[in-house]
Order: sequence, then structure tokens, then C-alpha cells
Amino acid sequence: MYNALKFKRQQKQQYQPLENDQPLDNPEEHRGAICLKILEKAKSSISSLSPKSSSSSSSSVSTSPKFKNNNNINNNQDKDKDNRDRDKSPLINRGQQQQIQNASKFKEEEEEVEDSNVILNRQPQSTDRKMKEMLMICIAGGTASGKTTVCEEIIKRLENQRVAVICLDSFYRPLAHEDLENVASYNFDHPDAFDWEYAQKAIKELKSGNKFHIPTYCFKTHTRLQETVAINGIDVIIFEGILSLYSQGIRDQMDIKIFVDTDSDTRLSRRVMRDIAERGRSLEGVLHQYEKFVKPSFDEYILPTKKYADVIIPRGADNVVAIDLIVQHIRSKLNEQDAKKLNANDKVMEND
Ligand SMILES: Nc1ncnc2c1ncn2[C@@H]1O[C@H](COP(=O)(O)OP(=O)(O)O)[C@@H](O)[C@H]1O
Ligand SMILES: O=c1ccn([C@@H]2O[C@H](COP(=O)(O)O)[C@@H](O)[C@H]2O)c(=O)[nH]1
Repeated sequence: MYNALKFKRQQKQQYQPLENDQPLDNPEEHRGAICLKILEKAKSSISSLSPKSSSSSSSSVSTSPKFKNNNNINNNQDKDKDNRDRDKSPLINRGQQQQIQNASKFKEEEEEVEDSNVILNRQPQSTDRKMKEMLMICIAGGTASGKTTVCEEIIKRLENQRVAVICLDSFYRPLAHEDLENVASYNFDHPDAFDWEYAQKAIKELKSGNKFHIPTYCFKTHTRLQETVAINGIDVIIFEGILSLYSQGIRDQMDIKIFVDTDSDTRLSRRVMRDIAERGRSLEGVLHQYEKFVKPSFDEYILPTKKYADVIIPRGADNVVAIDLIVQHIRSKLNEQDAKKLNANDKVMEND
């Protein structure tokens, strides 16, 4: 079964090693690159299961620029410029292959997938797509608190919904030349590292049911790429990131605000393990960055956003009860929306 967390785990080359870090195993590859490779694999497994190529069908799921792969991007950079802004493969989550197998009837939806690069596992809601407000969920929390893992767990349980994950990482500001020269001194955990205006615009457009092209960020070059991932025709959007509860403009768009609250020793040990195993870092480099930037920014900017959360999840993905309750709430919100829509349609028909 496909596992989205694996994406994140396999992103070791996507980070530029900081000072004192070991060189990357393969400097040609970086965060995005790994992602797209996996996405391509996922895409081919979908097409092999889709009605067009086999008897089974269209699918589920979630797209996230965080998991995009610059290999694909690099290949595409040589292609027609007009195609650059076209959507790339969606992120397929852990539960997705199962969902792919389950969702075999909706050929129409599959076309939508190709159109919007969001894979669907539920019949689109006909003509009201543009009018539709989607459910917006925000998942914040410190580094390695388990945000991505919680996202996965939620998506896995939302079998019949179209879910997209948008990562705050996508809205990192491109680094200035002098910052690039001395990247070990750059604070990726400070609010100023993000383009909030852009992020807010994206969230606002998506919330209103409009298609939006989410930017992609290259963790190797610390620049924003020209490639985007188009998001459209979704039921639920999850906006995930260390500071995703930081901006009031963004918070105001959110229907459910979640803070993943994992003890800092656990987070540090996970970050050390993850960054060494998956992001090509040295112990010294991880600890240096953590002490200089990650911890101070957590204390000053990230932790204070906990007060904005509707739900705080202690212990992250280990907290199955909290995740189940959140998913129940999401389902009931989606049902409310559907009921409202049916009501509105009935009224239109009565008036006709
Ligand atoms: N509940 C858990 N138990 C053990 N390891 C976990 C758990 N949740 C996450 N991890 C691991 O910790 C690391 C960070 O988790 P992740 O979900 O990517 O956090 P975040 O998205 O907040 O940075 C990953 O290597 C992941 O496998
Ligand atoms: O170029 C970059 C961008 C970000 N980081 C670090 O990533 C974490 C946030 O990601 P999580 O998955 O939530 O841990 C943040 O703490 C930054 O320090 C980076 O090292 N390089």
C-alpha cells in the first residue's frame, strides 16, 4: 500500500546540507525531486488501476506540493514553457491504493483528475463545483511533531472524500543571493521566511472553490520553481506546516484548527533521526540548526499559536482517539454541507 509518510522519509536529498553537514549522497536530487519520482510511480500505479487502462477505476486523493519531485520538474523545465504551469502528479496517500481499488466507477472523475491533477474517489458534485466552499483544516505544530503523519491518518480515514494537502513549505520565500551563500545562517523557522500574502491568497481562492496553482519550493536551491500544482474540485483541504496557524488572515479561513503537541525531546530526537536518515544531515548540523533557529523560533512563534487551535492533539498520530474524533467531525461537517446543497437545489427546482 502506498504510504505518503514514506515520501517525507525519502526526501533526504531535498534539503541543502547546512554547514557541518555531510554532503548529499546524490547532489543532483533534492527534496522535490524525490517527491515527484514517487508521485510518478504513484501515478503509474493509478493509471494501471484506472478504467482507461484496466477494469478497475478512478481513485482517491490528496495532492501536496511538499511531496513534489524536482526530477520531474527538471525534466519538464526543458519542455515547452507553456506546459510548465500544468499540474504534476498528485500525492497519493498511504490509503490510496486501497482507495484506488475501491473507487472503480467514476470515469467522469478520472477525467477531472487529469484536468486538475487531483485524483478523486467520489463523484464530483456536478455543476456546483465553482460555488462550493470546501472544508479547510489547518494542522500546525513544531518540527517533527507528527503533522504529516496526522495528515496521513486523517486522509486514510476519509475514504470517500477528495482531500488535498497543502504545505506551508510551498510558500517559503526564495532566498536572496547572500542568504544562499550562507544558508547555514538562514532561519527557516522564522515567520519572515514565508510569503504570507501569497499563502493567504491561495487559501482564500481555494476556500471559495476556485482553482489555484500552488507553487513549489526547491529545498536544494531554496528557490521557488515555476512549476505549480493545480488544486480544484476538492472536498477537504489540509494546510499543514510549523507556522500554519500564525497568520490571522489564514486562520480566519479555517474551519478546523489543529495543533499537534508533541514533547520537545521527542521532537528533537525524531528530527535528529529523520534528518540524518532522510535528509542527508549530520548530527552536528541538525543540532546546530536546532539550537540556533528551530528551538528559539518554536518558543517565540510556533508554540504561541497553540492558543488558536480548536483541537490540540497530544502525542500526534499515536493519539488515535483524537484523530478518530476529528475525522468524525469532518464527516459531519461535510454532511452538513451536502445537506445544505441539496436543500438549495430543491428550492431552485421548486421555483422552476
Ligand atoms: N507517533 C509516532 N511514533 C513514532 N515516530 C513518529 C510518530 N509520528 C511521526 N514519527 C516520525 O517522526 C518524524 C517526523 O514526523 P512527521 O509526521 O514528518 O512530522 P512533521 O510533519 O511534524 O515534521 C518522521 O520520521 C516520522 O516517521
Ligand atoms: O530549506 C529548508 C526548509 C525548511 N527546513 C526545516 O524544516 C522544518 C519544517 O519542516 P517539518 O517537516 O515541519 O519538520 C523547519 O523546522 C526548518 O528548520 C530546512 O531545514 N531547510
